[in-house]
Amino acid sequence: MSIPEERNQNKLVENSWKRSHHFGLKQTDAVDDQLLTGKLIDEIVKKNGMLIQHVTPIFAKMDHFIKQSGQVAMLIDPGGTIIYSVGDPDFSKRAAAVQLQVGANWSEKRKGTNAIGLAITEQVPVRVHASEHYSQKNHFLTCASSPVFGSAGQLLGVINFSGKMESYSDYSLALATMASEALTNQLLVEEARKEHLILLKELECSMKINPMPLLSLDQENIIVRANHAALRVIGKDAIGKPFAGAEGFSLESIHDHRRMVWRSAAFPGQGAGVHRGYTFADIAGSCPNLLQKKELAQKAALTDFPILLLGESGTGKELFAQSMHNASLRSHQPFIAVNCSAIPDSLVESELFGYERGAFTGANREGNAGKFEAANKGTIFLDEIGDMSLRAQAALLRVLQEHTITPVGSHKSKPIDIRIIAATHRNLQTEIREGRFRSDLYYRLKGIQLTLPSLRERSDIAQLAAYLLCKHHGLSAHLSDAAVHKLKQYAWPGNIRELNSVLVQAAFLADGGMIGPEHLQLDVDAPALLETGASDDSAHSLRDAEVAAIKKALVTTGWNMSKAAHLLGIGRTTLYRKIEEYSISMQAEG
Ligand SMILES: Nc1ncnc2c1ncn2[C@@H]1O[C@H](COP(=O)(O)OP(=O)(O)OP(=O)(O)O)[C@@H](O)[C@H]1O
Repeated sequence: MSIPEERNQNKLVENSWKRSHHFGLKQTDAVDDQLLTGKLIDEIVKKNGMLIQHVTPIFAKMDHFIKQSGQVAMLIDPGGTIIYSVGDPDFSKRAAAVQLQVGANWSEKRKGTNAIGLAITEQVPVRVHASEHYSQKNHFLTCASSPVFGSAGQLLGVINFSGKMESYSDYSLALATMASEALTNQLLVEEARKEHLILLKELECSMKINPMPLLSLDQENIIVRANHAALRVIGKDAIGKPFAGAEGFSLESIHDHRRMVWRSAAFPGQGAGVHRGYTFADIAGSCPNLLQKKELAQKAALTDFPILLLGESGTGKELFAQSMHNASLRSHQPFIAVNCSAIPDSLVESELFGYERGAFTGANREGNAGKFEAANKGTIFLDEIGDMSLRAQAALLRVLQEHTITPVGSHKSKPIDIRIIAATHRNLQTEIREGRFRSDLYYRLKGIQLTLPSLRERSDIAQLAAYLLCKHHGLSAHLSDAAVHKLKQYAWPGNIRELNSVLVQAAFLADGGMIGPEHLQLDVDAPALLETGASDDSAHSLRDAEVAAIKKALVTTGWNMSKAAHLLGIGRTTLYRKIEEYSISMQAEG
């Protein structure tokens, strides 16, 4: 920060005098006696605690000069209030007579031309000597002030050196400038240190919930932390032991510029023989209903019974299915998810059971293994089972009864060893009553039935929201009480999937700050309650909610596909597909 030349200093003082006139101040005015005391000054001091903490050692280093020259050194907040002062006791007494003391405000508006007020207005180092002061009462003073800035260039305060006019020294202004620069630099270092710590905390937070195996190692390559997924690969008792490497793992170093903190994270490389998926640790929530289902699922995971997962869309059925697979004895075998509603009826058998070479024209000439064969020895997750056609249901029933599959175009059946987890948002009893679902298949699938609670039935929405925010934004995003209240009032037709995308968008809109209700863009047209089992209505409502969310994201981001996809928590390709599928166009938005 350069000190303005003498000529410019004079100009600054001249302009300040004009402003003082303009404020209606008189040179002969009495000292204004509005001194902040008690709670009021305590609050300002507390607010600027960090500044005071860092300026204290700086002033201590200059103590010799300050006392010898009969001066006082001060720290002033950006509003002009003196918040900290050290120096010559004799001069301090004299200074107090004109309120050059803690609690007094020395902005230009209050005191007319003076070094503190001028440094705040002009944001450059300035000196105001003797009769350059506007108020006659301050003519006995010589003062030098220099501004302190934050990392974004914002004014954080002012350093001021004052003494009797006889103590005038050319060094005062240089010293004030050096002190303010030292303080500015210290604050920058402190901010960088904090950011680094936050980064590490975020890293740890995301590590805990990450389905990818992640490790922290110290300098000696000893494992200091590992998430659940990693422990499954390297063994539960691996913490504290040296990391010997594992198939497909790669290492990345993270350390600060002084190598004070030193970590390495291990990420699985391409093709690692590790299943990437959810585990029970990823199922967040403290709602008793959910915890009961989680406990049951953990027990059931170790058996080979078929599982039927019921619940509205977005309640975590796939999350449960993957967690059960990963906790089962089949966890090192494949987990294959099949969306039964997405397979055209004519292709169900070939998709599920595969086809033989030359089975039909246009098909892969070498034949193709179906989903069941791909999942052999592992788990197959049959999602949206309630949407399967009766023809497909008959074929599935045969597999369940005979434990064999027969590829299309083949006469030979192949034995399969598979664990089945099926899921649907439909009420299968109703489907059976109305002849759309086979009751014999239902009883085969229903080994253990788990109905997952919808979000509006859950008592832990605030906790879940905090978890999801942490997952996406680390520790930086928080919800205000009013925002939590708004979340609790909403019906959540899209359940946790919808909550997720609302939070991603809210964190984006809050721009790193506290998330308030205004950032939560909920679908106002969402019905207050959806009946489980009212399948067609649910499907429509969900579709409407999805369309509304996509439109909102597109408008918010000015049709920037990458940003909109990020807001919605989906990939860009999925977004393009949905825009086409729902015929969403710019014109429709007006
Ligand atoms: N308890 C939970 N904790 C954390 N995340 C959850 C929880 N339940 C669901 N989710 C998240 O919500 C989203 C939807 O979950 P999932 O796909 O498992 O639901 P679903 O019931 O299978 O939905 P659909 O029937 O539409 O396929 C996922 O991103 C999932 O990770």
